[in-house]
Amino acid sequence: MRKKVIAGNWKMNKLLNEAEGFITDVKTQVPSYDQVESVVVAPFTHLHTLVQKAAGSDVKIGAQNMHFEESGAFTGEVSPEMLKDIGVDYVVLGHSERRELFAETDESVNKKTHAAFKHSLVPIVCVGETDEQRENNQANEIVEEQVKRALTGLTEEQVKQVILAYEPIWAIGTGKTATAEDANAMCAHIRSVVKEFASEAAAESIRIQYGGSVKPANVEELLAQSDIDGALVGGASLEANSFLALVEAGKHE
Ligand SMILES: O=C(CO)COP(=O)(O)O
Repeated sequence: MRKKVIAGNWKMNKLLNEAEGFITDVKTQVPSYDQVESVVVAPFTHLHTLVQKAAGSDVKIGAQNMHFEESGAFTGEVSPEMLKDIGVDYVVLGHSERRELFAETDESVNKKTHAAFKHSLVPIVCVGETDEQRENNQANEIVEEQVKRALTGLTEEQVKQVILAYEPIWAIGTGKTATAEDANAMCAHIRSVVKEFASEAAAESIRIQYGGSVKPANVEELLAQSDIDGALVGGASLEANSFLALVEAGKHE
């Protein structure tokens, strides 16, 4: 059985003292890491402090982006090695906001995915279609292309460890969630793409999250679907109680 992974993507929110307070509130209450992976994906400026604050607990810390190069003349960028050096475990790559607002491409996402493995970071790779693409019946094809391009050149073992996050762009921050059936249909499609692209074993192991207006009220139905292995949550991950309700829903006995 695939272990569920619930990740709270804070985006550009919270000052450091608020972020520290959040970890204090959740760290003794999250279920054990064996039952569900709980990840807080925070802004760069908070990562070092949060890793220390969460040390010894079952909360893991992730970054929202990184560069693929190890070091050099890349003003304003943060390298994979820098993240690993301070104890970060996960990194979100190719979020639609970065694709749309900061020129992230399938090619850079692929390079970053390779770089994540080089530095033992778990990549959470985001894919998803726009409203218009869904209207035009292109959603499957668009997502398939994003998945294949992100995974290009990885070994089968690496593919198994990737976390893919299916986030339809029209559902992000809009309160419009995909129905559990539609979300599951796309996650199942992604799994079949991975099977064809890598192997059946990789498709069975890879975790596929759904993201887009997930909240405590709808998370259980989403997580009950056969091909949804977790959630990547924005707005509803900002409050400790709400985050705890989300991870509780991902717990297996
Ligand atoms: O983009 C998201 C998570 O990465 C989803 O955001 P919301 O949960 O606020 O819709």
